[in-house]
This record gives sequence, C-alpha cells and structure tokens, in this order.
Amino acid sequence: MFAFKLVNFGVSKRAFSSSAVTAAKVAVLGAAGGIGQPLSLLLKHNELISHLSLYDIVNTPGVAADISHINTASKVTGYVPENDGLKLALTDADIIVIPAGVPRKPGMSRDDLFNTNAGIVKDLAIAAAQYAPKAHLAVISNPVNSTVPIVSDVFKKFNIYDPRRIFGVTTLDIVRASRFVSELKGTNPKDEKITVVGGHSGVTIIPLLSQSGHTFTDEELKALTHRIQFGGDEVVKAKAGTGSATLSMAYAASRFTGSLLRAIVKGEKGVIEPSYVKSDLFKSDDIEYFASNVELCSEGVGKVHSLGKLSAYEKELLSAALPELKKNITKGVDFVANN
Ligand SMILES: NC(=O)c1ccc[n+]([C@@H]2O[C@H](COP(=O)([O-])OP(=O)(O)OC[C@H]3O[C@@H](n4cnc5c(N)ncnc54)[C@H](O)[C@@H]3O)[C@@H](O)[C@H]2O)c1
Ligand SMILES: O=C(O)C[C@H](O)C(=O)O
Repeated sequence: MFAFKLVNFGVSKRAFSSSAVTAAKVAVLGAAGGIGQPLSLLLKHNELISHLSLYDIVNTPGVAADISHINTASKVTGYVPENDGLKLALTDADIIVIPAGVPRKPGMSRDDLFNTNAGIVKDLAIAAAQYAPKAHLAVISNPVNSTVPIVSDVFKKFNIYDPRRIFGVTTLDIVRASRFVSELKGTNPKDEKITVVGGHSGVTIIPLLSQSGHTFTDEELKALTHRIQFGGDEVVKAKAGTGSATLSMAYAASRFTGSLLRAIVKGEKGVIEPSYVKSDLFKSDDIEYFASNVELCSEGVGKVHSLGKLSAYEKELLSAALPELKKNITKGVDFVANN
C-alpha cells in the first residue's frame, strides 16, 4: 500500500488563465515507464511548463518525488488511479503526452501491440475527453498509426474532436534519420534536416532523402532507407527482450513537446515539427491520417506541409506505405466503433 496516493510538490501556481497563457500544465500518462521517466526528467527542464503532472498505474509517487527535487520552477505532482488520480492529473492540462502501454519484444511488429495498447489508449482518451477536452494530445503509444485514429474517434464520440490538437509523435524517425545521414556523410546531425513522412512503422516510414541536399549511391540510399524504417527494430533487438527505444524516444518527445509549447504558450511562428495528424494529403486514397512536416500554431496544427518533389524511389516507397497505413487506420477506427 502506498503511503500516499496523490503527491503534490512545489509551490508555483498555475501561471496562466485561459485568455493569457504564459506557462502550461503538461500531463504525462505512463510517467513511470521506460519513456515516461526520462521524458518527465527532460520536461522538468522546460521553462514553459509551470506544472508537470505525472500519472501511471504504478510507481508515480516515487518518480514525482524524485523529479520534484530538481531546482527548476515547475510544480510536480504524481498520481496513481486511486482517489481520482487520473481526473486530477488531467484537469486543466494544456498538453497530454501519452507513452502508456506495452513495448515490443524481438520478433514482434508494432501492430502486435494493438490488442493491449488500443484499450489503454482508448481509456486514457475517454478520460482526457472528460477532464481536459481542450488539451493538445501527443500520442507515443504504439502502434501510432492506429492509436491516433483511436484517440480521434473517441473525441468524435464525445463531440469534442478538434484535429488540430491530436498528434502522433513521429519525431524519433526524424531524429534517427538525421543521425544516420550524419554518420554516413561525416556532418553534424544538428545541421541535417531530413524529412520523413507517412506513418510510424516499417514500410510506412518514408524518408525523403532526395530532399536532404546530399547525393547517395543507390546502395547507400537503400541501406539508409532501411535503417530509418527499421531503426526501432535495431533497438528492440539490442535490448534483447527488455523493451524498445526509451531514451532516444524521451529526447524526441521532449523536443516535440517543447516545440508545441513554443507555439501554444509563446505564440512563436514558423515552428515546424513532423507529426502524424489528420491530413488531406492522401484524402483521395481514403487515408485520413498522415505524417509530414507540420507548422504549429497556438491552436496546434497550423499548416500541414505537402511532400514536395519525390524521386522515383520515394514514389515506390509511398506506394508500398499507403495500403499498410490504410489498414492500420481502419483497425483503429473499427476498434472504437466496436468497443
Ligand atoms: N512513437 C514512438 O516513436 C515510440 C518510440 C518508442 C516507444 N513507443 C511506444 O511507447 C510505449 C511505451 O513504451 P515504454 O518503453 O515506455 O514502455 P514501459 O512498459 O517501460 O512503460 C509503459 C508505462 O505505461 C504504464 N501504463 C500501462 N497502462 C497504463 C494506463 N492504463 N495508464 C497509465 N499508464 C499505464 C505502465 O505502468 C508503464 O509504466 C510502447 O507502446 C512503445 O511501443 C513509441
Ligand atoms: O520500435 C518500437 O517498437 C518502438 C518505437 O516505435 C521506435 O521506433 O523505436
């Protein structure tokens, strides 16, 4: 039995009213997990966060107590399900980041996680719809291609759906792509701006290396593309049954959340992050969600960028991705319709 179910550390008050946001409450759901802990640590350093609200089904009081000792200004609270923990974690949240759910083991696809994670994400989306209907949601839980449609369709059922506020976090694909290209070209990864579009699993991950400013041999292009598409598998294999990417993902999610905060809290213009969002880019193929560069604004999604000019190879990758993406989206939509 925990000595306390709800912990509330720190003294700073929520620093904004609905009309003038100067800092935000960010809730992390799944905060005691492999991603949740380092993500919460990184978010504690973000000065645009006034309140970091940590929720998990276990161990959150300890994580919150630990992080709360870091000498940055934000308040940290930790919740478990008892005593209305989820409601308290979500109430007044401006951004909800969701890394709750099980990770892959070697030999599994992200879609193999669907049976467990779809229900977790659906329940958390229902709670978000009830307690923080205006929040921006950043979904990390896999399979992202399906969990974003799940959140969206739950919100439609609650009549609070605003597609500008729901994001699938695909930043890790871009982080990896820039790192892998820099390793090959001997450049600083920070200078590499690699566009990756599509979805977040295997063949649905489409790196647009023709737009990178580099030239590659056919062999390099195929090897790089494969590594970017299956970078997650590289980590799953190396972790040998103990999980998937957590630290690089925490970095990626912190970057994404930081960008969103700059847009919604500071009103900064021209903030572009790749993300899997409701998109009209492939509407004619009956595909409702697609990852591409997204310009963020105070309402969330500002402008969904088009893909630009594709090489013949990238057009082939796109043709392989679209049917898989459609299948993943339909699976999420059907889950909400039937459960
Ligand atoms: N989008 C991406 O690029 C990306 C990258 C890496 C991992 N992931 C995915 O993120 C998810 C989490 O990965 P991880 O390594 O942190 O897993 P983990 O098992 O280490 O942590 C998951 C946490 O979720 C918690 N949890 C389970 N059910 C919950 C619920 N109903 N409410 C709140 N919390 C709950 C668990 O208690 C656990 O602490 C996985 O689905 C993984 O595939 C996505
Ligand atoms: O590979 C996984 O299952 C986790 C994540 O989606 C990743 O890309 O690392």
